[in-house]
Formats: sequence, C-alpha cells, structure tokens
Amino acid sequence: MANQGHVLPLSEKIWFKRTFQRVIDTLILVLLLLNLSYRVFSSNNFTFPWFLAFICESWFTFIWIVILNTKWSPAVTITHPNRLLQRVPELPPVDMFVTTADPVLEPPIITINTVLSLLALDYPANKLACYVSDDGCSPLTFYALVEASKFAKFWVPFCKKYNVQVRAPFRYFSNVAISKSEESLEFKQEWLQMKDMYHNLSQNLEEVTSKTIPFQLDGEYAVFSNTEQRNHPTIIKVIFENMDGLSDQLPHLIYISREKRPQYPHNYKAGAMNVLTRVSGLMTNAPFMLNVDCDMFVNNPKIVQHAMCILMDSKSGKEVAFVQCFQQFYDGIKDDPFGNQWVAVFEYIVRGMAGLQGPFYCGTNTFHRRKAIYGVYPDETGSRRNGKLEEKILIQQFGSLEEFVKSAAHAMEGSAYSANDITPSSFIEAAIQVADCGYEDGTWWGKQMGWLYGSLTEDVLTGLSMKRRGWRSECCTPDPIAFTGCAPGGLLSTMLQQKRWFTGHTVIFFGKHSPLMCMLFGKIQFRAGLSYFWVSTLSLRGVFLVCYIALLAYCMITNTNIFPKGLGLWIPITLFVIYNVYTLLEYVKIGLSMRQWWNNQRMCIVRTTTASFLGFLNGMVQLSGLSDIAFDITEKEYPTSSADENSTDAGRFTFNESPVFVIGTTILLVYLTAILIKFWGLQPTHSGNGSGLGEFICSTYVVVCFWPYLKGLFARGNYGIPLSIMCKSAVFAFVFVHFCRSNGLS
Ligand SMILES: O=c1ccn([C@@H]2O[C@H](COP(=O)(O)OP(=O)(O)O[C@H]3O[C@H](CO)[C@@H](O)[C@H](O)[C@H]3O)[C@@H](O)[C@H]2O)c(=O)[nH]1
Ligand SMILES: [Mn+2]
Repeated sequence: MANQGHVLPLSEKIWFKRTFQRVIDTLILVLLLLNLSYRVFSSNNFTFPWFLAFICESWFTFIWIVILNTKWSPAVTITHPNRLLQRVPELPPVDMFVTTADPVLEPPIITINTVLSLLALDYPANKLACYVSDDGCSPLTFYALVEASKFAKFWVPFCKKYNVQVRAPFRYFSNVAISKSEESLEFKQEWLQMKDMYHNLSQNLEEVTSKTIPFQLDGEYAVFSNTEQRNHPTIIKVIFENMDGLSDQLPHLIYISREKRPQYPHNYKAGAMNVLTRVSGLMTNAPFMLNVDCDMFVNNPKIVQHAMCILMDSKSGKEVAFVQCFQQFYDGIKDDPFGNQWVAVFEYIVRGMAGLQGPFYCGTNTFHRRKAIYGVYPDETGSRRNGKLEEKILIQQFGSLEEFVKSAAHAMEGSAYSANDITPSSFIEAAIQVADCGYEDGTWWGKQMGWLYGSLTEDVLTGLSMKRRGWRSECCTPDPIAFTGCAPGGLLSTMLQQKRWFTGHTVIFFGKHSPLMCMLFGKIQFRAGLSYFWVSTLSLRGVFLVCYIALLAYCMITNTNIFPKGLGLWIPITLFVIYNVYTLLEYVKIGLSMRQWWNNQRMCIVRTTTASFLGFLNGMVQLSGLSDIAFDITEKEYPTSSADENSTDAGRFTFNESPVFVIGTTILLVYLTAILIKFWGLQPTHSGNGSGLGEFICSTYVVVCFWPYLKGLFARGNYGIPLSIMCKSAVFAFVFVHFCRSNGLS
C-alpha cells in the first residue's frame, strides 16, 4: 500500500492553454507600441506635454508587458489527499501560528473562532500545535482563549463526528439550520447543545468586554497587571497540552505575548512571526508552519492534507518553500464596491505566477517550510553554509540560546521529527528567553532569515528573499476553498490598508530585495522576477497615473492636446475599447458580474491615484529615514444581527475628514472646472492644435470614475465629503487651474 503512494504523485501541476487570451494580450501590446511609435514619429507635435505623455504611456506599456508575462502561462496544482492518507505513519507535524495585535480592532471572539477552526482540523491532533501571538498583550484575548479551549473539548469532537465543514462556530451557526428532517435525533440534540454552548461563550465574552474592569488581575492573570501594550515582559501561557500525544485529542494551544520595550522597535507582524518561529522551534519544532491572520478561519478542514500533498511530493515538493492559499472573504459586500476582494487578481495574476516560479507570499493562509524560513538553500542537504554546522556560526545567526540553536540545527538537517515526549510547558523558561526583545540583537533574524524587517509588507519581502535562494512556491486551491476572512469594511479602511501595502511595496522596490536585484544577483528566474514587478510597482503606478491625469486636465484647461487628431486618434480609442471589452470578458468568464467589473475598474483608478500615490510618498519618507511609518491594523468586524439591516447601503461610499480623500476630491474639482471651461468656451484660442475628442473622452471617463465623490459633494452625513476636505481640495484645485492658465496663456 505504501508503495502505491510513491508511484502515484501526491500533486500534479497542470498548465492551461489560453490561446485566445494570448492573442488579445498581444494585440493590446501591439496597439500600445503603435501608440508610442506614433508619438515618436509625429515629431511636429513635439511639446513638453507630448513628451510627458510619452513617458507615462511608456510606463503603461511596460506594466502591460509585466501583466502579459504574468498571465501568459497560468497553472493549477491538483492535490490528492487520499493518497497521502495511505502514508499516515509519515504525516509530518505542523505548527500553526495566529497573530493578533489589538483586542479592540480585532475582537477576541474573531480570534478564537479562527483558533477553534484550527484546533478542529482533520489532521492527527498530536501532530498539530497552535500558537497565538498577541501583540496587544491583552488579558481579554488570553481569557477568551482559555474559554475557547474549554469549549473546544466539545466542539472539536462534534465537528469530527458529523464531519462539519465550517469549523468556526460563528459561521457554522449562522449558515446552518437544522430543519432537514433526515438528520438524526442525536445530531439535532447535540447541535442544539453546541449552539447553546457557543452562545454562552460569546455572551460571556461580550459581558466581560463591556465591563470597565473586566476582571481582577490575580492568579493566572497577575502577569498582566502593570503592563502596557508597548512596555511589558514576555508572557507565555500553555493553555492546553496534549500530554499523552493522542491523535484524537486536541492539539497544544499556547498563548504568547512577546516582550516589548519602548526603546526597541518591535517590527510589527514580522517581529511577531519570528518570535512564534523561535518559541515553536523550542516547543514542537515542526518542519512545517501554517500562518494565518486572526480573522482567517479554516473553511476546508482537510487543508493541511492538501498542502502536505504539495510539500511532501517526492518529486517536486522538495524545492517548495511555501504553499499559498488564496485570500478569500466571507460576507464580502456584493459586487465588491471598494475593490478589496481581489477575486480577479487571484484568478489571473496569482494563478499566472503559479505557472512561473510560484505565487508571492500573501501574508496569510500560507504553509511554510521551516528550513526555508531559516535561510537554507533548497539544494543544501544537511550541512549549511560553508559546509559546516559549526555551533559558533549558528549562535551568531540564530542567537545565543543553545537549546534553540540545537533545535534549529535539527530543523535544517531535516532530521526526522522525534515524537515529542517532552511537553511544551517544560520549555517555558527557554521560550521566554527567545521572546526577549533583545534576543535578536546582532543575529540574522529579520535580515537574512525569518520574516524580514524594514517593509510594512513583510510578506512579499520574505517570499522574495526565499525565491532569491532558488525556492519555489505553489498555490493550493482545493474545493471548498481553504480559508476565508474578513475584508475591510468600508472605503476608508480599504484605502488605509492599501496605502500601507503600497508603502511597503515602495520600500521593497527601491531596496536590496527588489525583484530586479533578485533577478540579477539571485536565483529568481527572469519571467518570475518580472512577474514580481506586478506587485512591487503597485505604488509607482500612482505617480504615473496622477501625472497623466494632471496632464489631461492641463490640456483641457489650456486647449492643447496630447492625443493625436484624425487617423492617429483611432489607436488610443481602439485600445480603450478592446481593453475594456477584454477585461469584462475575463470577469464574466470566472463568474463575476458586469457590475463587479465596473466597480473594480473604477476602484483601480481611485485606488491608484489615492492609495498608490500616498503609499509611494510614504515609502519615500520611510526610505529617506525622515520618519518611521507605522503598521495601522485593519479593523475586523464581528457580524452582529443588526449589521445587515442597512445592507443596501453597505456599498455606498462614506467619507470623513481623513486626508486620503483630498486627492480624489481635488481631481474631481479640477476636472469639473476643466469641463466647464471647455463648455463655456473659456479656453484660450491659439494657432496650435486645440484639445479634441481624445481629451474629452478621457476627462469624461475620469469624472465617471469619481462619480461617488461627485455624489459625496452633495450628500450629507457620512455619505458627504466634509467641508474641511472640500476646502483643502478647492485650494489645491484652484492653484492647479491657475497654474495651467497662467502658463497656457503665456
Ligand atoms: O504589530 C502588529 C501588527 C499586525 N499584526 C497582525 O498582522 C496581521 C495582519 O494585519 P491586518 O491589519 O489584518 O492587515 P491586512 O492588510 O489585512 O493583512 C495583509 O497584509 C499584511 C501586510 O501589510 C500581511 O502581514 C497580512 O498577513 C496580510 O493578510 C493581523 O493578524 C495582525 O494581528 C501583528 O501581529 N502585530
Ligand atoms: Mn487582514
């Protein structure tokens, strides 16, 4: 039986044929090139705006080449967990990491739902350990976890007995009703019992949260007294231990709040992940690690088996550093009004990358190979760097705790995991040492290994550095989907999230781990490296688009043109039409609506001019060392029954005084002015070519994209743009228009 497993592959990778898409992709590229050459050869039009347009359009053409390259040969990896099961004695252990950082923005009830879904995975419990990192140092989170582990003793057996699919109780009970008559009486009774227990649990947490002094900080909780979020010693608590190593019990559950001191940078999530890696290295040292954000619960309980099919595949699995599952969301607002669900991006871009050296690391829903995180090269066997496993070198790299260095050496040699007869709690003291904020001083942590520091998108950076060493990655997309999480609730949190990402991308793009450097000096392949430009230029696109949009407005206001007249105009027009029809078809093909397509197109313009542009500026500030940019945590909302009452308005744009709204409002005001100037014939007349149809179509398109802002100008309350934003934008718009007119008339 075991033999059979070796003969049949655990996973298979299939590349799709996409002839039609390739033809259209190429056609669009040809049109873009045609447009550029037209600009070069019609030199009689040569002016500064014409030149700027040429630069921007060259950039757009370059981005199209990046996209075309990325989408050219998509692949899907099919996994066969049933074959894996024939090798049960070989199933490797997996350490599971959950990060949370703020009990208010990330309510503990959400975190414990994620934890419960992990504890209930269809995988031998003695091979799993769940570590929760709490950067909020919150007794509430700890309390919630303790209560959750009590509930888990009933919940996990229930899920396994009835083969429940969604094992995060809040989702399970909100989706499933037991009306079906074919269900057994026993099931119905147990179901009601579980529902009751979960209800009590969440009520209890709600009550505790609402009190000003939730509970006395004594006994188990005494360690939390006199702590501040940014100033406290390490707290590690083993909440549950699978003492006897039984496969049908519960996995270990461990709470960690790493030490924080004001004078030490804590490096946000990357710092937390590195502490988790070290603490788990001491306690369980599993060769694989699963990383999820606190809101990303398991949607497919067999996901570990699927991922192991890829990582354990005897043929190609050895070079895979990480397995990435798509980021998908539950209860996403219909038709994705804020463009934060990324469905088409995962389907086309990430799948496209999967056909090259693999998808980028998205920060959550990822299975890592511990060895790869430790900075080993894929072909290194046993010995590491210079061929020596010298302890001195290892101490320099991994830090001075001997116990940990030994565990790391084991992990790197890939020596068989010895069933741990020592339980996690016997390592607490050592674990506290490696969670110290000074432990990493002078070591390689965050620089050459572990989660890398310096960028707010530690995920992309860390993934790139592994690719640089020659590792690959794979997508794992089983049915049902692996994990689902919580998309940002509104326009503002979406923009702030994306601004953070784009700040991080800017830093990566200009840093030593930029895709270009990885291509030149690392083992990342050419096309894979080029596909990384898709992510890492997301911020730079803001600069070019803002320039282009400003240029168009300039043309309208000063009655000049950047688009050709006559026959030449057909090039951009054809391009515009084909591009839009083509992307629409792409959406329809994967079952998305036309509305969603339009929302995403619109948000692409809004996002790029706002989040990308600001992200770029922020990134520049960070690179210049002027100030450090903080990681703003995205708020996670726990669905309450009152939430869907106003669901019809859920997709409406809401505004507030945040400066992120200034750019959009300014663009809108400038364009409205420009169009008015054109209609009232206030444009200066001169002998040259005036602005024409091309400029007019584009301006209309921009205004249509910012339509929700236009409505915001006249709406009230949350839906209206606040006066202060309008005033600031009006000043900017006035300055711009004035500048154009004084320049254009001269
Ligand atoms: O100091 C911090 C800040 C954040 N987090 C955790 O990091 C995760 C991601 O934070 P979130 O606010 O949800 O950010 P998102 O933008 O939704 O996250 C995406 O983008 C991040 C990079 O910007 C990645 O780290 C994430 O994994 C990825 O899901 C959450 O679990 C947080 O608890 C910490 O542990 N410590
Ligand atoms: Mn998130």
